[in-house]
Amino acid sequence: MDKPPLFHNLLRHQITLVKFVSWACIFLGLLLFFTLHYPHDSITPRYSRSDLEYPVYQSEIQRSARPAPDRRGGGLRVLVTGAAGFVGMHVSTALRRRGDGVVGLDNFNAYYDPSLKYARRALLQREGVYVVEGDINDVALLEKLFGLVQFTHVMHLAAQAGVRYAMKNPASYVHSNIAGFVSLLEVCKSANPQPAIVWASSSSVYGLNTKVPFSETDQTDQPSSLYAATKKAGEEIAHTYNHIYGLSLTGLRFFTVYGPWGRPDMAYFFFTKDMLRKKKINIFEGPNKTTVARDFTYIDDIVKGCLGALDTAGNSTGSGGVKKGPAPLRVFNLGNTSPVPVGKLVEILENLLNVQGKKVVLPMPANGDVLFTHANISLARHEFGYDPTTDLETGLRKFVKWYMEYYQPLDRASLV
Ligand SMILES: O=C(O)[C@H]1O[C@H](OP(=O)(O)OP(=O)(O)OC[C@H]2O[C@@H](n3ccc(=O)[nH]c3=O)[C@H](O)[C@@H]2O)[C@H](O)[C@@H](O)[C@H]1O
Repeated sequence: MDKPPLFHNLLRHQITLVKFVSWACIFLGLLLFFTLHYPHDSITPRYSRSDLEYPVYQSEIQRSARPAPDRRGGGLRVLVTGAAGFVGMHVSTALRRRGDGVVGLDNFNAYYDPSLKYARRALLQREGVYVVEGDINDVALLEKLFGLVQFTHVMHLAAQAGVRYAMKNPASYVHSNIAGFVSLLEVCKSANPQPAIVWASSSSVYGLNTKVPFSETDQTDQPSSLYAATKKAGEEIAHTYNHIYGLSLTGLRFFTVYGPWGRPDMAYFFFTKDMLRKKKINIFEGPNKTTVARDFTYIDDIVKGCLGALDTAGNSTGSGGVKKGPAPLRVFNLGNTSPVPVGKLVEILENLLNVQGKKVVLPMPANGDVLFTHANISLARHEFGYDPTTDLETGLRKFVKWYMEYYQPLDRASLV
């Protein structure tokens, strides 16, 4: 007997419903899979702490940390803190280019225009270096990174920089240069194996020292700014972690580093900007009209020094927070060995920019600045062949070229 048409209709509807439910289940299943495995906005990755939960970024970090297969001696696996900073970007690039594995970490804070930091990160991305967005005070994040990668070295460059800004925001120096350093060392000392650590100290630790050139054995107990005091504190903290936990620690006293992709808060940088805009620039002078001078050091020379320090760091001896024997504890000056008066710096910039600066000469205010810096670099030369070769005019020419390309493409033609 034939089934009635009503039955056929019901059957057809049931089949359609089953098909619909099946497809809906497949769709929801796929949606769930991608939500769990990929971040919400995978089109524009944020590289932030929460992203580290996703396998896709975990493998990106591990890939970034892997040395090139043909790297002689196996290569290093380096965590670079402050990787989107001036020195951090250059050091990360140099390490990657010679075949080492590099993972960057940076909090992209707004001390100066973060867009410059993001541009540096974009450059690093093109070099194959992954930069995680996060803070060195975030112990859970650091532990996560050390869980993903057995770092052989940490190049610790994340810091609150700038001498004069310390009077405006003292807490930021304690937060980054002291608390942040300690949180990093806590994670390093518990890591297994412990990495060797090379970190950025500063020429400013020489403070009111008058013996020149400055040698590592000179007195450094009279800092003239809170910035210098936090860097000096870092050196003492390094001593403690070396002593108790067997961490290999090397502090590098950088002398006024300058160059392409530099920091906009530094004098050579904002003098350039202000001179191009025909704004006044202040040139500080010392008591009795003495000149103020700096041992300006070009970034490429500093990078060579950083790589030399990493290569000769030796091993940490502890594991899992327990010291097994003595480990290296070192401090080196990385300067240029030829101080230049700030007035001369301005003169070079005037020539390169083809503009007459509106110079105002002022007695140096009580702002934490010192009158003079001059590095003795014989220790770094002896230990890892550090040999700065860039004079201020050559280095500033490279800086100005970069500045004009980065900020003012239309004005390039006016350069000498
Ligand atoms: O070696 C370091 O460890 C430090 O180097 C750098 O500090 P400094 O050597 O002070 O550089 P920077 O500010 O460029 O002033 C340069 C000169 O210009 C003078 N200066 C400054 C401002 C101004 O308006 N006029 C002026 O004459 C000023 O008096 C000074 O003589 C880093 O910023 C710091 O983070 C740290 O790394």
